[in-house]
This record gives sequence, structure tokens and C-alpha cells, in this order.
Amino acid sequence: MSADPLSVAVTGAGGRMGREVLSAAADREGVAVAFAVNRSPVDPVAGVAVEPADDLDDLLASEEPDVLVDFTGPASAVAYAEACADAGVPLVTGTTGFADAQLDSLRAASDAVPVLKASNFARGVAALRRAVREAAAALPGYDVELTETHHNGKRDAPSGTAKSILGDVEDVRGDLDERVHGREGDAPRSPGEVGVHARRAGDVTGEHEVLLAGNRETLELTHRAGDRGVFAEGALDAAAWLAGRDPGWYGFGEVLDADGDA
Ligand SMILES: NC(=O)C1=CN([C@@H]2O[C@H](COP(=O)(O)OP(=O)(O)OC[C@H]3O[C@@H](n4cnc5c(N)ncnc54)[C@H](OP(=O)(O)O)[C@@H]3O)[C@@H](O)[C@H]2O)C=CC1
Ligand SMILES: O=C(O)C1=N[C@H](C(=O)O)C[C@H](O)C1
Repeated sequence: MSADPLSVAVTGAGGRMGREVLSAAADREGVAVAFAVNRSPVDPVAGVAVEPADDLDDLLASEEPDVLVDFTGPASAVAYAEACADAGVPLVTGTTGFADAQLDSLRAASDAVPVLKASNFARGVAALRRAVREAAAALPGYDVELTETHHNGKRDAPSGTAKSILGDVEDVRGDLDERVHGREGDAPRSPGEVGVHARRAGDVTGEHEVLLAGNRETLELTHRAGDRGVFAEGALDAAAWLAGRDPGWYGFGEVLDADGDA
């Protein structure tokens, strides 16, 4: 007898990522879409009718999905996390651009339900982050500059992934404690800086490059996402891993570690 499919609800269904998640869910065996919502009205996506986001509380109560996958904006992600906490539904969110207070609210929801937040669901980015940590540790004193490039519709800058990578670098290199966002005018580099550059152009899916430079050598580590399917697949992997877990705060690394154990 086959197991029940994983029942997934999707918010931000009309957005770039919401559409991609619905399309990946339609193609994935063992996954069924419980419902999809969007703030503004949109036509069905991947064969799924999209309901108004205002109906989320009722839909969570009536459909009882195993997990909700959210790619929207910070304010809505927090509101949806609170709705999930009230309804007892686990939440996977890939939304980025949270202010500190919003992150606190998101974490508060994880007292009631499992919450998995990741700034990037590409497996290659997880590998990039490990490589950057190793390189930063192996090259003390080297200058570090980070450049990210995204499509012209992206709202937050720098990207959530860039902030995660900066956190990694600062963890490993305690001497780097000043993020300098672009440079202009008389702006000589100081040793404690990490330069951060956010480019927005065309339809670039997402690129992150870390440059480590000493006086006689440079090392560049770069990840390029080929399409958004890579994020959607990772988010569904995370959803399958999170459903049924205890309340708590989880990351994508735990999903990948579990793969390694399998
Ligand atoms: N973690 C990861 O791997 C990835 C994360 N992201 C992040 O996901 C988020 C969404 O990205 P993307 O899909 O490109 O963005 P889009 O702008 O294309 O889509 C956002 C969707 O969320 C809805 N939305 C936005 N704000 C609200 C709100 N306040 N209330 C209700 N609905 C809202 C929009 O509805 P409406 O139609 O009404 O505008 C839209 O459908 C961003 O934070 C982005 O950085 C993106 C890619 C990968
Ligand atoms: O908005 C995007 O598109 C992306 N956002 C995420 C981020 O802010 O890091 C991940 C990915 O780079 C695409």
C-alpha cells in the first residue's frame, strides 16, 4: 500500500517562486497541493486554483496541510507564520529581507510549530558556504569582497544569501567586522572591511561571488543558479523533511545532513 502524499500549501502562488514551487510540486511523486493563495488575484497556476491570501486561516483549518511553503515578503511571511502557529501547521519559508524584529516574530512561531527558514534552497549554495568558510579560515589577512547579482525585480539588497555568507565569513574571520556597501569618493579600504556589492539587472536568477585576495594571489568562489527550479526542488525537499517534526527552528543544512545519513 502506498503512503499518503505529502500535502503542501503554497503562499505567494502568483510570484516567481510560488509558481515554480507549484510547478515542481505537480511534477513530484508523493506530493499533493492542498491549496495555494496569493495576495492579488491570479489565474490558476500549474492546474491549481489560487485563493485569496485573506482566506489563509480558514484554509489552514479546513485543509490541514502537512506543511506550508512560503515565498512572499517579510511582513506577509511573519503573518503567515503566526497563522501556521495558530493552526499547528509546519512552515518552510524562503522569504528574505527580514528586519530583526520580524525575525524575532518568525522565531516566536517556532515555539508552537516547526519552522524552517533558508535564504537559499540551492544545494550548490550550501556547498559554496562550506567552501567560503574553509577558504576564509585558510587565508587569514586576505581581503574579502562579496558580489551578488539578481534580476531587476528583486526588492531586498543585499540578498538573503549574501547576508548568510557574510555571517559565515565574520564567524571565521573575527578581524572582519565592517560591511561596506559599495564605495564612492575618497574611500580607501581598511583591513576590517568586507565589501558588499549588489547588482540588479535583467532576468539573472541569482549569482553569488566571493573574492579573497592577498597581495600576490586571488581566489574566487562563485555560484550561479541556472533557473528557479533549483530553489523550488530544495524547498520541497525541506518541506518533506520538516513535516511531522517537533516545534523548533530549523535550517536547510539539517535537511542536507539528513540526506548524507540516508
Ligand atoms: N530561499 C530561496 O532559495 C529563495 C528565496 N527567494 C525569496 O523569496 C521571496 C519571493 O521572491 P519572488 O517569488 O521572486 O517574488 P515575487 O515578487 O515574484 O513574488 C512574491 C509573491 O508574494 C506575494 N506577496 C508579496 N508581499 C506580500 C504580502 N505582503 N502579502 C501577501 N502576499 C505578498 C506577491 O503577491 P502579489 O501578486 O500580490 O504581488 C507575490 O505573489 C523573496 O524574499 C526572495 O528573496 C527567492 C528565490 C529563492
Ligand atoms: O530574490 C531572488 O530571486 C532570490 N533571493 C534569494 C536571496 O535573497 O538570497 C535567493 C536567490 O539568490 C534568489
